[in-house]
Amino acid sequence: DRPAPATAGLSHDKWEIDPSELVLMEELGSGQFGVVRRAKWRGYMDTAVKMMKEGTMSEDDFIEEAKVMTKLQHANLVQLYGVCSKHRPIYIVTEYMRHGSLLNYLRRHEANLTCNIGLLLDMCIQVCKGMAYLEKHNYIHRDLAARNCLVGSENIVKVADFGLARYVLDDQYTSSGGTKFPIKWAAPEVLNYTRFSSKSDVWAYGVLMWEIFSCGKMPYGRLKNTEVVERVQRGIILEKPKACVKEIYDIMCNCWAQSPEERPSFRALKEELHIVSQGLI
Ligand SMILES: CCC(=O)Nc1cccc(Nc2nc(Nc3ccc(OCCOC)cc3)ncc2F)c1
Repeated sequence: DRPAPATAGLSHDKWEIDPSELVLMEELGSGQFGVVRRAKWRGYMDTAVKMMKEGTMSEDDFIEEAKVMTKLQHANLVQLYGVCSKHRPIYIVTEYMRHGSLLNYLRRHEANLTCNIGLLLDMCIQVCKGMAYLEKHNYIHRDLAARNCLVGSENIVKVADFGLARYVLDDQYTSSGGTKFPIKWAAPEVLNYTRFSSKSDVWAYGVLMWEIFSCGKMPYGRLKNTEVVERVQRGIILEKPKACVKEIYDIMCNCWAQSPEERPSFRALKEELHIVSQGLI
């Protein structure tokens, strides 16, 4: 089939996409970073274009990193096709996922998901495969959560926005004291020393598993960030979701070991989840 934009782009820098080849369509969402719209590339390829509001990201550093990110290719990663960096705002052009964020998908389909433990586990396994690929390439996500995963056709789930957190300028997002910092997905060493690693991604993955088996509930309910930090530091962990069997909850709990070394790698998690999924049949 036809090549993805990045490889087929006419410009010499293959991560640079010519904006004249994009036809912008409906808005998919917006946030502090700007607006995301669906776009057709060269009239046939569905893409998602994130139009970065000026001042929200350190753009030159990101454009440099985009060269690396376009090389990260896996069935469970939302593919970065390239960037349009010759104008402002810059565009980040990625693969389009037709069902939107995993968080909204879980909330919208709660009814027929709670009874389908096999499908929930399959979503966990797909995210784990994408994360095992990043781990193998020594690439840390830094903001893994259901809101940053996307759903395509046939319940395909992919990890999005890996590594992007490094380029956010709003320090309410980046510093663990900030009001927008994702405290509820942060490992103790991230809360205390902002020490990110693939093992802090594993902690966040445990919370993501909890989100999946809770069909999109907010972890720790309406507890304030300070109360969550206090609990996490005292080793109090999230309770078992109703729709979750003990074997699966045990795997989540392994992801919440206080010391990063005690947490399993994504590679090990993939094996454990596969064994549990075999046992379910
Ligand atoms: C962190 C905030 C952030 O990025 N937010 C954010 C918002 C919107 C879209 C994206 N990104 C992508 N979206 C899609 N598909 C998509 C499809 C439907 C949809 O339905 C919205 C209305 O539902 C009734 C939303 C998204 N494919 C690739 C993306 F990359 C990221």
